[in-house]
Amino acid sequence: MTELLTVDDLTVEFTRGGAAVRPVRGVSLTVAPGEIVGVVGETGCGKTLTGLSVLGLLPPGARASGSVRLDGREIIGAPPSVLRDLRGRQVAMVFQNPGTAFDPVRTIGAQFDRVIRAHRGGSRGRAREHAERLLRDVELADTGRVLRAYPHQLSGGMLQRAMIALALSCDPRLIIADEATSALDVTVAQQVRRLLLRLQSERGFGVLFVTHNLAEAYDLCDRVYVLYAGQVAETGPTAEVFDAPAHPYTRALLDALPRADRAGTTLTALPGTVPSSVLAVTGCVFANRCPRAEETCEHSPPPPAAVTASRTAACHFADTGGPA
Ligand SMILES: Nc1ncnc2c1ncn2[C@@H]1O[C@H](COP(=O)(O)OP(=O)(O)OP(=O)(O)O)[C@@H](O)[C@H]1O
Repeated sequence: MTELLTVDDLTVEFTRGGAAVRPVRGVSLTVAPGEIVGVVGETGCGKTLTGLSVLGLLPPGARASGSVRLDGREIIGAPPSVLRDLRGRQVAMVFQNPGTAFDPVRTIGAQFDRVIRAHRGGSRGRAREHAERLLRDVELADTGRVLRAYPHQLSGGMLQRAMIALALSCDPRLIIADEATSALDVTVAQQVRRLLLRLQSERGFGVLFVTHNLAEAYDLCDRVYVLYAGQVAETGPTAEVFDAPAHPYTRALLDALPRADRAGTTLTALPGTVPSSVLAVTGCVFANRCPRAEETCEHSPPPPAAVTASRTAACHFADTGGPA
């Protein structure tokens, strides 16, 4: 299959206190047209930086290496004019906090007008009609009121719907949703997830869905990449990975989740923390927290290895059977 997005050996490096830190280290992933792909893991594991790399929007001081190709076009090292063209036309982002993603001193209508006319041209009237259509498509009823409102005058759920509408305004082939529902209460979050699923199946865009919420990834994603300390610990079809995790880190994340079939049992917390300088670790970066670690894990980093035809895990002792 021709991939929509191909990330190959992506590394993101900063210099902190005179030393190099690499929050993303050799991440490879793909998203096919129309596929919803999850990037999951604990806070600080490099999920957001991976998403921002796809938009060419890394923070100042970040150096990216490897390759990020969107529809065959390389993003790393691309000139700003190419990146501007790709953003909006090919790829758009839905952020965690729509309250800060929108400009607080301009109406929603003015922000739609600017984005739509910058990318599609045309008159103010045409842009307004297009904005109203998009707002109806994300199930916002009183479109006139929404367009006249300033961001602080809308609820979090309405703002996130408006953000999704804005992301769709230029018909992107890929949407990067970064913790898109994390700031919403559970019922509104579920409505936004259902909305995303409907829009995705109607319009056929691919989604890179960044979340720390495993239940959400299970609900939405065709495939997942589980990140640990900036590396892919495990990847595969979501149901297979979550039903029978091959990597001890994935298993530990799932054991920490409340489940109806384990009511009354104590949740298992993952002991320890991510090593402060993973660059100093010579073996597996998860070894210091891993219940299955043996001596070899201290010395030799496990490369990603096939667990099944569609799954890989970076573990010397990857589990190849048994439910979670
Ligand atoms: N601008 C920056 N300068 C230096 N280091 C940074 C910068 N941005 C991120 N980092 C480092 O990269 C790590 C990974 O950041 P990233 O935002 O990708 O994590 P994440 O997995 O998305 O976590 P979260 O869920 O908390 O957003 C951070 O813990 C931080 O150490």
